Amino acid sequence: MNKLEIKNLTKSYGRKNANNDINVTFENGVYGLLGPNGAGKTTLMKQITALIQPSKGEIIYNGENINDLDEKYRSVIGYLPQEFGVYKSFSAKKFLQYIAALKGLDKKQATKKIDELLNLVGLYEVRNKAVGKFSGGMKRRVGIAQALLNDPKILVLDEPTAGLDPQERARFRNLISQISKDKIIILSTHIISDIESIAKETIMIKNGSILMKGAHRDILLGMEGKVYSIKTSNEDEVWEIQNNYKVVNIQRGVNDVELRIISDKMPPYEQAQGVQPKFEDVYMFYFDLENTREV
Ligand SMILES: Nc1ncnc2c1ncn2[C@@H]1O[C@H](COP(=O)(O)OP(=O)(O)OP(=O)(O)O)[C@@H](O)[C@H]1O
Repeated sequence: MNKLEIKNLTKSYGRKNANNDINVTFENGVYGLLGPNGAGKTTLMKQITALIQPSKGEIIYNGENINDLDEKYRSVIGYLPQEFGVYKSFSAKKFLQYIAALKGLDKKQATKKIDELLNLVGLYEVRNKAVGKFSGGMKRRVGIAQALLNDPKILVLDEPTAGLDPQERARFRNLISQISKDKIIILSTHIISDIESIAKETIMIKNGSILMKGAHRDILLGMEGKVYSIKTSNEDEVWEIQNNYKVVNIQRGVNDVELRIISDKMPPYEQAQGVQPKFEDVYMFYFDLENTREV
């Protein structure tokens, strides 16, 4: 069994709640934690990794409170923090040996595991090169490898794709899918495409609370009838639509402009037609347009 239950979790800093009455259950598979900056993703991840104590509520792992499990619980956690620092002069292999020692792993077992992980993250060939010379994507892969050293049952990755180019992001998604069979993987991001194809469930957080959670199919079903496309060659209309609707996307063609909008009812334009919702529309509906696109 591998089940993590978050019950009524709240973290207060003075009068501010960094998160507020969070309830969610995780089982094996990938979960995406989606929300804008300051939504409360890191706070939730630090509570899950037992780095900070909740002000209220509890976390139950396989039926037991994680505070009672203490070290036993920490030994099943793998964590890649948002600000992941590496010793630049260390080689990838030496860095992993160092972290393995900090985690108290047996040296012989660690040596075998490190080779295995270097292969898994595609860094075996460059294992003796200084990490300082690695690209952002390669450093993140070292970060994932260190989080996997203790064969965690719960892997928590805080914005693991920040700063990665699209190719590195795709590689990262493949890696996560590959290792997700026997683990709970919780991955935070504000970039939809990171989780669209790999997360079995997405949890959308805003202002410390869960706005919506569920499988993508179900979340998308909830958006049916709310997404429209309008084609027009009239610039005044483009202006009017932008002022009156949540516009997800604008595509300028040679002779006309196509706007993708969110609306509760059919917009009163001749060329308006309902379209299949995409995850980008969901984000737009629940949050704002900022931060939705890959950069
Ligand atoms: N130690 C702290 N003291 C006071 N306020 C805090 C503390 N940690 C977090 N907060 C506040 O709690 C809220 C949630 O922060 P959190 O870092 O969890 O958000 P986030 O979704 O991870 O954002 P980001 O993507 O920017 O990291 C923010 O308003 C933040 O300012």
